[in-house]
Parts: sequence; structure tokens; C-alpha cells
Amino acid sequence: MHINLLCVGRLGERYLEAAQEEYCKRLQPYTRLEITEVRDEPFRDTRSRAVVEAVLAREGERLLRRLPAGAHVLALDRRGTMLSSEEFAALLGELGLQGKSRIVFVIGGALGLSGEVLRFAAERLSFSRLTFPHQLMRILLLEQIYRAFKINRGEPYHH
Ligand SMILES: C[S@@+](CC[C@H](N)C(=O)[O-])C[C@H]1O[C@@H](n2cnc3c(N)ncnc32)[C@H](O)[C@@H]1O
Repeated sequence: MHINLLCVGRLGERYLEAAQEEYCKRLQPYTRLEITEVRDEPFRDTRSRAVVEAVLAREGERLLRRLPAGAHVLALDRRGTMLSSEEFAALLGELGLQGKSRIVFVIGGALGLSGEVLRFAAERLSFSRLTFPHQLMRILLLEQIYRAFKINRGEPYHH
């Protein structure tokens, strides 16, 4: 299985990059992992709905352009479906059994994901009702993907 994290913006902090490197290293035996970043759109005033929509649309276009053909797209969105770690592992296992060889997780920028991206996704996954910074969300997702492989292989890690 080839897993791609498609993200708006960069991590920007050394400690987050170290965490990302660590999980990429841990995931090496389990999957081909690729992390793709698209440029975030600068903005000043988020009180204007038009500004927010314009930022989301531009970032959304960049994300949609980078989606590989035939990929199964899972959007990270706090309004999406909440799963336990076991259910998340089962979902990845099921996608593998269905022959979905390329999974793309999409993480939005500071203002979220555009309607176009959310509609394009096969599923929307929530990691809780809390809003996380997109940089932290990337690390949380990497850890849960790693946990999912450990669960699916029956290897010690998850309790
Ligand atoms: C700062 S959040 C965006 C906040 C935006 N106001 C919203 O409600 O979507 C940045 C990105 O991180 C991801 N994210 C943040 N919290 C999340 C959560 N609880 N579950 C799933 N994804 C989350 C989403 O992809 C989101 O687009």
C-alpha cells in the first residue's frame, strides 16, 4: 500500500520535523509513504467570508492538482466520522483488501479544506471535535497510521 499525506503548508518547527522524521522512519517497513506539501495562501482578515472562501478555493485547487489518478482520498475534517484506533486500522486493512493500493490523506491549512476537496474525498475522518493546528494534525495522523499497521500485524505497541 502506498500512502500519501497531502498537506497545505509546511511544518515550520524543528521539533515537528523531528517527529515527522521519526514516524516516517518507523513506517518504512510497512508502507511506501510520501508527504506532499502545497503552498498555503496568505491572508489577513478572516472576518470576511469572501476572503475565507477565496483562500480555501486557491488552496483547494493546489490540492486537487496534486491528487494522483485513481487514489482513494480520505479528508481530515473535524466534522467527519470519528473512529477508534482499532476501527481506523480496520479501515486501512479493508482498503488494502479492496485493492486500493494508493491512499491519500488530505490535511487542510489554517482555514480548513474547500468544499470541492471535501466533496472529492471518499470519506471524511475526524480525530475529535477539537480543532488541531494542521502541523500537529499531520503528526497525529502519522502516529495513528503507524499504530494501525501495528494493530493489523498483531505487533506489540497498541494497548
Ligand atoms: C486549523 S484546522 C482548520 C480549522 C478550520 N476552521 C476547520 O474547522 O476546518 C487545519 C486542518 O487540520 C485538520 N484538522 C484539525 N483538527 C482536526 C480534527 N479534530 N479532526 C480531523 N482533522 C482535523 C483538518 O484537515 C483541517 O483542515
